[in-house]
Amino acid sequence: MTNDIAYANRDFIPAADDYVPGWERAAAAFRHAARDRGALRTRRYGPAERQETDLFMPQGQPLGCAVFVHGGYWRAFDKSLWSHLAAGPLARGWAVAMPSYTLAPHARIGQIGAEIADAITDVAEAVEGPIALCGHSAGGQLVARMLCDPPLLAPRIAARILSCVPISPIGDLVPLMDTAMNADLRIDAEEAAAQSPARLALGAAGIRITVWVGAEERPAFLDQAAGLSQAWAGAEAGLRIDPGRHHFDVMDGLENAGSPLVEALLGGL
Ligand SMILES: N[C@@H](CC(=O)c1ccccc1NC=O)C(=O)O
Repeated sequence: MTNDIAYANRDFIPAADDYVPGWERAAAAFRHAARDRGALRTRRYGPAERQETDLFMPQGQPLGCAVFVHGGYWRAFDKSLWSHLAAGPLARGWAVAMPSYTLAPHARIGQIGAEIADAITDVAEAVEGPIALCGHSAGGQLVARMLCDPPLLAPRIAARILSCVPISPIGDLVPLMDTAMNADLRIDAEEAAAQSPARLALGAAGIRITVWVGAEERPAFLDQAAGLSQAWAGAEAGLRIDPGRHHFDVMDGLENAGSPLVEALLGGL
């Protein structure tokens, strides 16, 4: 369909097929080490099979809770592929929550957003203090949607969100209506209007927002990132175009406590 190639990542990334096995290895090693030192708790936030969150705990009392929502066009992967990305915020003394969620076609994007809101509400009860949201690609749409009207989070939870970094987000769902994957996603005009962060008003004020994208990404992703930061210009949403990064390595900075990406998420908090 018209936009299939514009939103294909794998076909334009060198050695693209090496990334998933690499993530599997890194995530499993990190997760097992965290479990061995008693720093991993798995929490259930609802009755459906995938409604579970891995919560990685730092040494000592957490400064707050960072949440990472994974991507895969809302229809692939789960929390277990990304555990290593908790390393940066954890080393800075933050807890890190990584939820799984029901995938399309079993859930539509609006329902997945409601699941993420439930997951955030659950970890907000487990960890005191500020909340910092980040998510990659489809996960960028999901975390950005948490800031929009109509709200998905109760005011007492929303008030604790201090920062949000959508990484290579899909801010506007409309172009995805012209892709083959929409057979699974079932985005229609109504859902695109209700779930596209770039088409919604920001509900909360005072949240530090940085839209992050790799300079080597597909033009559609550079456009999506610029469009979201422009739509949210009133909130001074920053746009950071990370040199040399593409869709499969743009989030790697989360592994490093001192990276510009972790600084955008947690700096000063
Ligand atoms: N099959 C997709 C995969 C993809 O785009 C992707 C892979 C990992 C994490 C996020 C992704 N994209 C958006 O959610 C592609 O490579 O085009």
